[in-house]
Amino acid sequence: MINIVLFGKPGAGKGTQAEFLKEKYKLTHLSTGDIFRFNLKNDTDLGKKARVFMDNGELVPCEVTTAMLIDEVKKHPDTAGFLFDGYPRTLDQAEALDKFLPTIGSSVTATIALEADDEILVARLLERGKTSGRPDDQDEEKIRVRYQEYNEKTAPLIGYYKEQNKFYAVNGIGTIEEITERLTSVIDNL
Ligand SMILES: Nc1ncnc2c1ncn2[C@@H]1O[C@H](COP(=O)(O)OP(=O)(O)O)[C@@H](O)[C@H]1O
Repeated sequence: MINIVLFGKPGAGKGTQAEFLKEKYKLTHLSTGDIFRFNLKNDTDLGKKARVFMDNGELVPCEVTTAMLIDEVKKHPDTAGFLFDGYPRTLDQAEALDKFLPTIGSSVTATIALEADDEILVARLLERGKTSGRPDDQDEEKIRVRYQEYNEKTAPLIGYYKEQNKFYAVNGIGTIEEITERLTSVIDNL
């Protein structure tokens, strides 16, 4: 089983690249953002728990997110592997994943970060907000909160995975195809 964590700031292109990678490597794509948005739209109990955090650009509490993720992983016992997109986003979550995966005989294979400058990313998000309908992409203040959350809570994961020799960085600026190429060359050499 191969488990890839796609890592990057909001707007870095994780979702776009995940679409290609999941096809190429036959991976199950788990995007916590997408799962939350689905639950919000359908007004489920999970959606109700996540809404205020998401609307403000804050992270949803770890217990809620991790329970949800584990449920999703368990739905795919026969998969060739997972492409985690948007999880883990805190040290607690990374530790939770490192505890859980061995219970299904697995582990994180690699974490690959898509890197880009903040100004480019904020511009991308505002552009996406015009068509995506995502409220968290339409308001610079919320975008700012998401970057603050990233810097405080998610950036420390870089050191966490580097210590395990599982961290790879890829330049996230270029055409979609160029970036896919960079990602696949990392994965093919794992
Ligand atoms: N692993 C997570 N932990 C906590 N909250 C999360 C997680 N993944 C997604 N969320 C919530 O969903 C929102 C949108 O997620 P996502 O679409 O991945 O965002 P972005 O485009 O900012 O990377 C986040 O701002 C957060 O509120």
